[in-house]
Amino acid sequence: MSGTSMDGIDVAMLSSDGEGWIEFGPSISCGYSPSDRTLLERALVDAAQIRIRTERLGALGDAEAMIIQRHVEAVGQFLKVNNLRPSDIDLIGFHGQTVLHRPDERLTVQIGDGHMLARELGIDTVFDMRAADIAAGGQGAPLVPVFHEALATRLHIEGPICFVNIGGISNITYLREGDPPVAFDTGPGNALIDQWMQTVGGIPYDAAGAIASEGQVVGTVVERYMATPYFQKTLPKSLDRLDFPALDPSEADLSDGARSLARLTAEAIFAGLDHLPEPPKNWIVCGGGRHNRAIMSDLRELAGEYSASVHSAEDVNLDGDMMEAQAFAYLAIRARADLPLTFPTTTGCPQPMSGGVFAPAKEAKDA
Ligand SMILES: Nc1ncnc2c1ncn2[C@@H]1O[C@H](COP(=O)(O)OP(=O)(O)OP(=O)(O)O)[C@@H](O)[C@H]1O
Ligand SMILES: CC(=O)N[C@H]1[C@@H]2OC[C@@H](O2)[C@@H](O)[C@@H]1O[C@H](C)C(=O)O
Repeated sequence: MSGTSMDGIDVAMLSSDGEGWIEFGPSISCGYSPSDRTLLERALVDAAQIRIRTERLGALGDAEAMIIQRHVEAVGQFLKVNNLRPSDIDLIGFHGQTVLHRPDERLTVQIGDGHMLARELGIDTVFDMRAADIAAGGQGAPLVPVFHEALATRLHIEGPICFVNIGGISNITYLREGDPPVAFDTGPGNALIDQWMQTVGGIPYDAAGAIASEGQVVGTVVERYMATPYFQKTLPKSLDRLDFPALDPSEADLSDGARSLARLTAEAIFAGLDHLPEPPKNWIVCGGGRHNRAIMSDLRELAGEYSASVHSAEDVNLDGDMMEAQAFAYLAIRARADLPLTFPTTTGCPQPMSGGVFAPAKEAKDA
């Protein structure tokens, strides 16, 4: 899994029947180099011109080759450190790098050819897991909810439960017993904060939210972002990485800007309550944003208004950094079993749908 933040690739192993039985294995993270990131940034600019999802304009061809090469290296490294052979792995779930997501135009593009990955590694692979959903009129995102639902059954905490993933963008999965999962992208996660830290602070991100913790919330900044029509939009809904404009450096100093954007992330998550049948009792936070103490303290303050509790994934024995990578392994297993990946209440697809493209290692080798 390489998410939207372009920090690198997470590799996680799990064993599962694609339903309630899940056993976690080891995991590793492999960072992209600065030149990989530069290439990806160029590819993201060129991706804005894509009209047909197979088009690979400008830097996209080189970026796609780089993505496969880095995933081959990441899996190779994972096998090596865990003393495993390719034949020990039944299946890879490969997300690819999202370079464009425009569900209203039925267009979502994840670069990375799964057939090539299967061939290079000699391991069966499932990839392109958003395509079938979006072709059927769904949002193509979020896909992780079915995994959150399986995890919730192991937790034994009072529902309704809400999983929050704070990556580049934030998304939630709401789980109430007896109901299908409700899920959507809530708004900005870390992407605006990272952009702010890079342009104004010259550092990649606000480690632990230390800079934000020195600042004050600029109310007008948060209010302006919260007036964006996306928050009123009914479900289903999902976001592209740059759907929210960067904060202008004239509007705040470094720490106030970081503080305001952390507040925005938390308020945007709670604005999601308008789309839920009742407030959750317990929130479980995963993704890099849970390391930002300004975001976490704002979430706790907002949850307190509903007498709800906020837990970091680790508080409930889950791995908040690896959950997405684990989810794509789980989704790949479900895809092979023809089980649904998406639901009308998660992506707005017309009926529960399976998905993914199967790339068999052997056929790919013979090709
Ligand atoms: N120690 C930390 N302190 C503060 N923020 C952190 C820390 N570690 C990671 N982050 C934030 O989390 C981001 C990465 O989060 P994550 O890996 O969940 O995103 P992603 O998986 O790439 O994105 P997405 O979930 O949107 O696909 C970093 O860019 C940074 O903003
Ligand atoms: C199109 C796309 O890649 N969307 C990502 C992105 O990152 C977070 C959020 O936006 C979520 O909708 C999705 O990823 C997670 C893994 C998902 O599909 O559940």
